Parts: sequence; C-alpha cells; structure tokens
Amino acid sequence: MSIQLSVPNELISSSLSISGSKSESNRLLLLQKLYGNIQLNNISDAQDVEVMQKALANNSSTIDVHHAGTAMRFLTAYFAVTEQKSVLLTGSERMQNRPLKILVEALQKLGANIEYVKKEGFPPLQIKGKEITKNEIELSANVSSQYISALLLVAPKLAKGLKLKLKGEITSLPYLKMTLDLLKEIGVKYTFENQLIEVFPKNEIEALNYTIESDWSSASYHFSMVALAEDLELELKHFKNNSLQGDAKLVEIYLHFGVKASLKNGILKLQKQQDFQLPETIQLNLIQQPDLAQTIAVTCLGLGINCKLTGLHTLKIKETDRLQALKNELEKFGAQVEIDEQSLFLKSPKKLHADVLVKTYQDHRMAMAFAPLATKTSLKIEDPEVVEKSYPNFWKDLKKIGFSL
Ligand SMILES: O=C(O)C1=C[C@@H](OP(=O)(O)O)[C@@H](O)[C@H](O)C1
Ligand SMILES: C=C(OP(=O)(O)O)C(=O)O
Repeated sequence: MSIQLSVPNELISSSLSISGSKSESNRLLLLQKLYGNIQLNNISDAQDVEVMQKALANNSSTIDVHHAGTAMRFLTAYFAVTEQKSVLLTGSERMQNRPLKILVEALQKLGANIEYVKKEGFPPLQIKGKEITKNEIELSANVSSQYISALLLVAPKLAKGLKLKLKGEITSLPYLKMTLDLLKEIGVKYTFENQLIEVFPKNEIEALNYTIESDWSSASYHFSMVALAEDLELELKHFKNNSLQGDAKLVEIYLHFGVKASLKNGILKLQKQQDFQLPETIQLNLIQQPDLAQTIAVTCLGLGINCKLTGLHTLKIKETDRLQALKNELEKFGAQVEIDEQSLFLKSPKKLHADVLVKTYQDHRMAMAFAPLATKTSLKIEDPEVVEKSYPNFWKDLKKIGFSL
C-alpha cells in the first residue's frame, strides 16, 4: 500500500505532543525492571518501546523484538546476566541481519552463556542467564554505541560492577552519555576517562519519579517541515533544556536552513525566518547524530542545497542500508547522489521531479524524512505504517498541520 501526500492549502501553525524519547524510554524500562521503584512519565508510544515493555513483563521462553535494535541489544545483556532461565531472543528478518557479535563476545568473555541459533554473529540467540563475577572487558566502540549502552545498563547489578575499555573511535557518543547520565540519575557511580569506563555496583536505589523528554529524532521531521514550508510555526511539547539526547543538536543545525527554535516552559517553538539567505552547500559530520541523516538530506533536497554528510558508517546496519536507500530515493527526484562507506554527497536538482513513489525499505525514518517534501512536489510514500516503529501518530500530526493523505 502507498499514500499520496499533498498540501492543498496553506499549512496550519499548530501545537503538537510528540511522545517521549524512544532511547530514554528503553533505558529506563530496563532500569525499572532491574531496580523496581522508578515511576515513568511521558513514556514513548513507539512500537520499539512496546516491544521492550512486553519482553520485560512476560515470562515466555521466546521473545521476538521485531525491528527494535535497542531492545535486541539491551535485552541480550539483560537476559545474559540476570534471570536464571533460558530465552530464545529473536527479531524480524532485518534484525537477523543486524550484527551483534561485538556485544555477544563481550558478554561471553565475562562468562555469559549465549549461543547463536542460526548465523554466527547475528540474532536469534539462545541465552541462559547466569551470575557474572568477572568485571573487565575490551570492546570495539566504532560499530554501534548500543553494545556499550547494553553492558552499562546491567553493569551496576553485576557483583563487581564493570570496567569497559573502548577501542577505536566511539560512534554515536551522545547515546552512550545518555546511558551514563541515566545511571547517575538513579545514583549509580561511574568514571569515564580516556576510553575507559568503570561502573560501580549498586543493589538498590531510592524511589525516582522521572519525566522522559519528548523525542528529538521525531522532532526532526517538524524542523524539516518548517524549513520547507512557505510559512509555518510549530510548537512541540515536553522538551527540556540540557537534553540528554544528542539529536537536540537540531537547533544548531537547522539555523543553517532558516529555522529558529526557542524553548520556553517545556515548549519548543519552531519558526521560519523569512528572507533568510540559504547556503549553496553545507557540510556536516553526523557521527554523533546518525538518526538525523535522512531528515537533513531531504531538507537539503527540498531547499535546493547541495550537501556533504559524513560520519555515516553506522547507517548501513540500521533498519535498512540507509545510505543506499537514500541514494535510490533522492535520485528519483532528480538529485545526483554519491555514497561511500561513510558519507553521502548530494547535488540538488534545479527542479524537483513530481509524482514520485518513495520506497521505505521497512524503515520508519525513510517515510518520515521524505514526507515534508510534499510541501514542494507531489509524492507517494510506500508502506506508510512503518512509522509505528518510533512515531505512531506521525500521519495524524501531519493531517493536523494541513497535509492531505
Ligand atoms: O542507544 C540508542 O538508543 C540508539 C543509538 C544509535 O545507534 P548506534 O549506536 O548503533 O549508532 C541510534 O541510531 C539508535 O536509533 C538509538
Ligand atoms: C536505528 C534506529 O533504531 P534501532 O537501532 O533501535 O532499531 C532508529 O530508530 O533510527
């Protein structure tokens, strides 16, 4: 199935409630399971979070996380070190091709009992929980920060805590810092110096009532909408100063595209700066904000800006090979796109092609990143339900702004 997107009239300045951060929610759910007394507000309504909630709540011997990468990685560590039971942890076909070896090897070296059920290095996994008494491990940090976060989340519950030595350049660093910040929030002590993290054991915590900040990655599509629309102002609720989310960098990045963002009393206000002089070309390293790459590439296309985006080596192992998917779909609009292992070069066309069918490759961010382009040309989005993975109300919110679908 596909949907036709169009903007029949002027867009309507609106106030929207995006739900809580998917990344914060999945970390806090795991900590809640480990410690009990944590009360969560503004939890994410993403399917990836629902999957995590179900996995932690049920006693089944088979757990299917579908497409949820963070859930897969966090639950691998959780089941390996806590419960004294055997679990088959599996996921969608794509998940069975998203690598996991670095995390599994780290856990095995700590003494965990994990076996590959099909292909070495990939889910599904058969995990038999056991008590871990070793506490020192080295692992590569340049493939996915989720492996490190998974280990850190369970670390304070290990008998001797955990010392992690990180090898190589740390990718997606803000996500790792988010994990450490949340551990600090519940009173766990740690040190992080020169690629060495040490987490000290903590058995019990004081009661915590925590309000999760709304999701900045979801907000990115609204930044793009304001950048591309003739005139549009949006208000997004439940954001915080001093965000734990690296994607809050959007505020700085979208200044280049004429979007001014201000935050007051938890409300993020996005305004289009009229008569703004757009750059011809922009260059950004997104090693700390991999989930923004698709949004930014499409904003550039819509504004007729050329861009060079680097630091994207992790995109190949996400919901799809996002570099290839971006190239395929951007070119349908007339762009010239070159990709290599870690970057994307986009030369925007003078005029966008119309009546394009955008494929989404079972990737929520492909659907949501291309949607704002409907302010500039006619397009259809294939399999629009993919947005459920992180932002189930996305199409409802677009209707509210005045999109027709
Ligand atoms: O820890 C997290 O919550 C995430 C880390 C990032 O993954 P990588 O570290 O694999 O880049 C990010 O892309 C993903 O959407 C969420
Ligand atoms: C990469 C993502 O998620 P995950 O790795 O958790 O599947 C994402 O939401 O863009």
